[in-house]
Amino acid sequence: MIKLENVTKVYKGDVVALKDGSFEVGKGEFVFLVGPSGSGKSTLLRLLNREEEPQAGHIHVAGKDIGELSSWKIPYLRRNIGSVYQDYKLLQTKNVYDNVAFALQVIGRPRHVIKTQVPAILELVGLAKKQKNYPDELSGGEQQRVSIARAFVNRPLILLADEPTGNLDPATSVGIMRLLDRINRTGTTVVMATHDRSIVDTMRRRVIELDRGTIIRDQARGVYE
Ligand SMILES: Nc1ncnc2c1ncn2[C@@H]1O[C@H](COP(=O)(O)OP(=O)(O)OP(=O)(O)O)[C@@H](O)[C@H]1O
Repeated sequence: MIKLENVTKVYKGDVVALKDGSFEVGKGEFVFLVGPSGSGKSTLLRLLNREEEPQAGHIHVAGKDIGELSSWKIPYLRRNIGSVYQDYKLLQTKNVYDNVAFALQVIGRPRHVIKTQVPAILELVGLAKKQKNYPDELSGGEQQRVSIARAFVNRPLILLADEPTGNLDPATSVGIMRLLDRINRTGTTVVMATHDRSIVDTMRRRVIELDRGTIIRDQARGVYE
């Protein structure tokens, strides 16, 4: 589903955010990216949806070399990839329903599809009763559930999550992880950057560790360390 071959990303100022990185992630896998602040986790996630482009190497997503996509094809790549962030990135002027519906509207889904898929996904994330609420009327955990609903409503092949529990307390984080685990069990490949030791140690999934841009560990059923 994802394949990196000798990928190097250097930002201006000669900051090497990823150095000669290679790995493969199969369909339906769950992978944690760990490593200290600045080690390159977010950069790696941004390379996967072509928010960033590498200086060297190749990245394949869903069988395509994404470096070869012309710019008009990038939105089609991103339809295969849902993204979840630490700070939720919800539209404050839209209610829960409309935040999720918007993700389908922008890719041209017909109204009758939106009308069935949005309530179904809100049910899945446990927010059916808060459809009319605005983001500032929700707890952090609820806002993250909306953002996961928005990322998953189009049933992408891959879900990228950049510290999705970074702003949440431990109990709320467990609820978010249960949800991501459920989504993963539907066959969605999940790649999640995290600093949360207890989550990584509890879930025992594959762990890829970065240190100053270098992959220093790739462990099945790993721990945080
Ligand atoms: N847009 C950018 N321009 C220049 N340098 C950048 C940019 N984005 C990230 N960097 C640098 O690249 C390196 C890797 O950053 P990145 O955000 O990928 O790390 P991270 O592991 O996700 O960190 P954190 O855990 O703090 O989120 C850092 O040295 C950072 O300063």
